[in-house]
Amino acid sequence: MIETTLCFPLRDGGDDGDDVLLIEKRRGLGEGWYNGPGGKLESGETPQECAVRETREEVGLEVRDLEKAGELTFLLDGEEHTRCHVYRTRSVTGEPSASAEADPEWVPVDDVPYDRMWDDDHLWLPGVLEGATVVGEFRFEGGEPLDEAEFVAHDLEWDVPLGNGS
Ligand SMILES: Nc1[nH]c(=O)nc2c1ncn2[C@H]1C[C@H](O)[C@@H](COP(=O)(O)OP(=O)(O)OP(=O)(O)O)O1
Repeated sequence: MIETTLCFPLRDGGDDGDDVLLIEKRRGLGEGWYNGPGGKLESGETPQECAVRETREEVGLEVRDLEKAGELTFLLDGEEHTRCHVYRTRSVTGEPSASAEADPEWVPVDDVPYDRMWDDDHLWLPGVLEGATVVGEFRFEGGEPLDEAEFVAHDLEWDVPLGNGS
């Protein structure tokens, strides 16, 4: 089982509501799709430390005061494949810059390109961007890699109290 993180930095976008910092992933799992910055935990690291590090490495932003927004489990052919700790934050400093892994872009929350993301994202990300907390389980079938498997079922529970994963 792989333990991963996703971080969704938010900013006030004026009259159009909030913007969220998304990346177009340039390599690895989910290549070519939009997502938040994030990645696998390194040894000895807490999920929150991982989310801060991955956001710095992938897009050059410093994030603080992360709020735990989700705990997602992705199953592949009935086996737990990846667990993902989801964070959001409004404490963001710096200007986003591209890296080998990610092409960053501030996107209005109302214009998130769900048709260019993982098939499960439209089920949980809108709530996360509105401030809700979610625990979810998502079933994929068809063998490795996960991003070529078929998304077949899900189970979501909203407004579950989550620790902050620090
Ligand atoms: N179904 C899904 N929906 C989603 O929104 N994000 C998912 C997902 N399944 C995995 N992820 C995310 C979690 C994590 O941030 C990321 C995993 O990508 P990683 O960067 O860890 O993988 P890579 O294969 O790119 O690893 P590296 O080679 O270490 O960069 O994909």
